[in-house]
Amino acid sequence: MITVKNLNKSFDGRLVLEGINATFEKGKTNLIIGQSGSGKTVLLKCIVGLHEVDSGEIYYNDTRFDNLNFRDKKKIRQTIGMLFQGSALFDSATVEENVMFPLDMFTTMSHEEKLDRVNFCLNRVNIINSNHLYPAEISGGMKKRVAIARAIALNPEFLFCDEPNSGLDPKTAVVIDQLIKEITEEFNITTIINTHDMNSVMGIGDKVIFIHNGKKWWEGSKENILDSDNKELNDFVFSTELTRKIKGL
Ligand SMILES: Nc1ncnc2c1ncn2[C@@H]1O[C@H](COP(=O)(O)OP(=O)(O)OP(=O)(O)O)[C@@H](O)[C@H]1O
Repeated sequence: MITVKNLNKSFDGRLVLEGINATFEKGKTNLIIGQSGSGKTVLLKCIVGLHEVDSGEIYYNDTRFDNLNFRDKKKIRQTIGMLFQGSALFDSATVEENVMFPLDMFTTMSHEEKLDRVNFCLNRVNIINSNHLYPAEISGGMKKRVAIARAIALNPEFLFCDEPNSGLDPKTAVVIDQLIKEITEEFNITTIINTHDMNSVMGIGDKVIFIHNGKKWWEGSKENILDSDNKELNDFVFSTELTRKIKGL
């Protein structure tokens, strides 16, 4: 579980996150949603420690994270898997080498042990017989799967995904969402997903946090969204003709 208490963050005197209180639950897909510029990425970066916060507290389980020194933050970071926008695979490395990278960096496992782990992770995301292919030789959906395999290589307790569906067709996007949800439940991971994608919200939104102008404006589950009368949330979520029909607007 990750807990954020009364978090404030500004840049050059301009407050971009104000008084954020939120809990991200273990074994669940926790979604951060909001308009472009609302503060989702800054929030995620504060949680990972890529931005210093002005004030407030961030806890990984019971450990306060924001005031740890560099070395202790690094220890927590080793329990985090990251899935970046656009997969961020190393183009000059094979699928196998990409997934092995965090094991090379952070473990003292033997080559055979690392290979076993790589194959386990690749199998889990249904990538078979592709170890020696390069990213340029596989589809966008496969790249995402490889990136997920790499993100779970170190058996993370926490998984952060920034726009995991960007650049994917809607059908592939659903498959990737479901894979993230399955992995989250299977390995009991605290997963935080930053997304614009309303299909994701309605598909895997176990817990949804809506950020509006740097403030937490609403929280609930995907089911609660259908019943919510929060105007800004409804304007954001039900902004297309199709979604307005689903809501009955
Ligand atoms: N390093 C920075 N320096 C100054 N301002 C920043 C910095 N990073 C973000 N901001 C500002 O903080 C605000 C929130 O940005 P953020 O990237 O979190 O939005 P977002 O909700 O993730 O948007 P998008 O969905 O488009 O990625 C914006 O006004 C942005 O310009």
